[in-house]
Amino acid sequence: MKTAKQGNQLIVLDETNRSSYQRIYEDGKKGLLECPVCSEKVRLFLGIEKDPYFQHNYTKHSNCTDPEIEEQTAADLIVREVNGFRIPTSNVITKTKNSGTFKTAKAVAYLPPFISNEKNMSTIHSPYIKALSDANVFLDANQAEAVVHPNGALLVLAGAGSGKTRVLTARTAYLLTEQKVEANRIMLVTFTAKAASEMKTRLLNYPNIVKSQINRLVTGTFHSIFYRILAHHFPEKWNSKKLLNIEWQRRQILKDAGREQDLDEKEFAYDAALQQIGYWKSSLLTPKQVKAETNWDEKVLFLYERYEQFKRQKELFDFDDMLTGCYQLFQEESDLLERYQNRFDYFLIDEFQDVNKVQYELIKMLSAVKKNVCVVGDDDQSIYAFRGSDPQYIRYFERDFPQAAVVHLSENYRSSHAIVETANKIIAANKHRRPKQMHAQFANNHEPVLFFPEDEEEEATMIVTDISEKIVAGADPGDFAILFRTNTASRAVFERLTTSSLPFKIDQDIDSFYERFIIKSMLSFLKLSLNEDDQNAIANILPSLFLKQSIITDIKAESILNDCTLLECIGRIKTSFSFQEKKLKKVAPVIRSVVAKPPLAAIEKIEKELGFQEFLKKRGNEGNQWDKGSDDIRDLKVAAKNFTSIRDFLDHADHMAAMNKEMKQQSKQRKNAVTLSTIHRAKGLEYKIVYVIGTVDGSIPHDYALESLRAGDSDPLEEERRLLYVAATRAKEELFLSIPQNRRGKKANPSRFLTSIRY
Ligand SMILES: Nc1ncnc2c1ncn2[C@@H]1O[C@H](COP(=O)(O)OP(=O)(O)OP(=O)(O)O)[C@@H](O)[C@H]1O
Repeated sequence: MKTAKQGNQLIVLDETNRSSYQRIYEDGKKGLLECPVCSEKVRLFLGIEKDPYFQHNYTKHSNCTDPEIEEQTAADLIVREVNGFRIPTSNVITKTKNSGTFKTAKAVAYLPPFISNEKNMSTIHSPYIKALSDANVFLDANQAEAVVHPNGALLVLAGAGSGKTRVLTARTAYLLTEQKVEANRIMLVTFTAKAASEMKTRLLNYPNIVKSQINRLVTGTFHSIFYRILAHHFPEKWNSKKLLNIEWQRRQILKDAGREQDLDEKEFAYDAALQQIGYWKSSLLTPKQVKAETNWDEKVLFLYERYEQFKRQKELFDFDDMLTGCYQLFQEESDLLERYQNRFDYFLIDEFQDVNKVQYELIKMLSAVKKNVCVVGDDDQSIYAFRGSDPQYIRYFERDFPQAAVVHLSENYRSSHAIVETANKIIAANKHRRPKQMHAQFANNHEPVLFFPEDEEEEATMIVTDISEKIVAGADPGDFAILFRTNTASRAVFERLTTSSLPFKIDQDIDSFYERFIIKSMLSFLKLSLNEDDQNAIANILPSLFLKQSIITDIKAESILNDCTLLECIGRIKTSFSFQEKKLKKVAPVIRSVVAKPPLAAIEKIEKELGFQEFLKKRGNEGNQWDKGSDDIRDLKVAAKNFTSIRDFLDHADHMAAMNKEMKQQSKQRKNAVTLSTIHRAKGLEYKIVYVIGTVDGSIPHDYALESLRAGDSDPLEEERRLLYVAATRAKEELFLSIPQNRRGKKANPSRFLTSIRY
């Protein structure tokens, strides 16, 4: 049904402005829409696999049908029925009255046919492989070859979903049970603690493995293993009480140092500075060895020196020191190094494409004598360059272990044929990679789907609607993952899930969008329009007015002496610059003038008249290439669009910030829930159904990669393509790529990575 009534107005969907769909959807949820035929409540269906239409809230009781929709579905949409869902095929032509208003979802087309190539399991006549298959752990010939590989270096190179983790687990079991290696002589390194614990759990299902063996395995992340070594030898120095692991404490050290350089406490991008310091440390660069190339580098280098000095004085250490400390120790004490070289017989390393310099050097040092080192990795999944990882280490491995056997795995056991082929096509465009072509083991009727929401808000609605529909049809919430490039991109989908009844979980490091520095600053202007004496809000707007925090005492004193509001006092501040004083005088009148405006108009006015853009530009120059303040404001405007009053919008922001905290708590316990995750965090994981949001230029690839490209560096762009590859290959059965038509209030272009597929 394409028409609905709102009061006396008739809404004809195909003749309605496309950007109003989300508002109509919200109105429907509020019960403001009616069926023009039977007057029952209706709401707008805004999903993926069907074009928008009005549906009766209580379809069971409604005898009302609309010939228009039936006619359209029958004649105009070329759809395929799969499991009760109608999926538009690639050549859908939608002949609505107002053609082009809604862009129908499309399936990826022209994929090669699926040809089953069942692997010959008997190529390796090993009783162990047979025993594994009796225990339901199947290995193909190449996997088996890696598992029973004799001593020496081994490089397992493989694409996504090819069973690398399975190989590593099976090889560990093989060493324990067949080669009778003592468990504590095996070092098994994983990328996350969770991966280590999962491997241990899986090992328990392998034949003849006992729990005590698993407990004695030296396993965990690089950090946990090497920290244990340090703590064992120098328990005083490496006592966990001395670990600097709280982010705000680390930031505070930098902020204290930054004062010496006159860096603004609130404004300078200290998070990015901490990341940069971590990058230098994992690249084994001491402050003396860093060559600062930019103004930003120079500032951060200064902070790095001070940060290290502070730790030395207070005898503290951070996570990076666990690795650099061990590296230094082994370099300085050759006896100790030798002991560890003899202490371990085998090294097994997962996710090798993401090792960084210090990790690589540590493994090289330790395995130098026995050379029994097995690494598994996929250069197409190297996504941690900002932490110093580099797929080049795979090449270095071949150089440093020239006798290494190389095993290639090219069967994908995770994803359907259509997903594997789509991912193959996407990644093939990278120039710096080892060519490989993955083969799927099964096909289904779900070609990856591209869908075209109007903007981020509608994107969130469409995804949540689609998930709800699939859950009603029998899917489990745990089957779904919604993946995004950066945390900020998850705002709308978080909000939509929060107001749905769907259980979902988020990463612990996803902070609320409304807690971001720039957002808080802009929202504080709005808060002051409602309460001119809001002290926190005054403190939050100071950086954007180029005022130091210390001025707050003067503002308060002025307010008491002259009996005026804190906001008014801003206009009385004396600085030595007349242009600045002139601007400060405008603050109160501008804020007062926005009180009755809708939040979007208020934000635009503040931005324009109080020089907010100037402030953002200055901030943009502070070297933080990932998060730009101006992008935050654009995101905020998208969020504000659906609110008519400042108070409602501020209440919404407070509510969402509180929900973020609560959801993080709940997420720790939640098992069967929709996963909301960055692509980075989803590495190594798999889900039946995956939605990738914001598959547009600027998001994936991220703006900073496009800027690098313009400056002549294509490496970041290749890493972004790998990110999309990782995201796509997390899906087992269904993959949805969202292409919002507008992003951050501007027209968006489909990700350039999609040019290699046809739809
Ligand atoms: N020989 C096999 N037969 C059947 N299923 C397999 C086989 N090998 C692996 N699998 C399954 O395929 C999926 C992917 O395996 P695994 O996670 O080990 O791959 P991976 O190469 O580590 O993946 P990625 O690098 O993409 O995270 C898992 O569900 C695993 O159980």
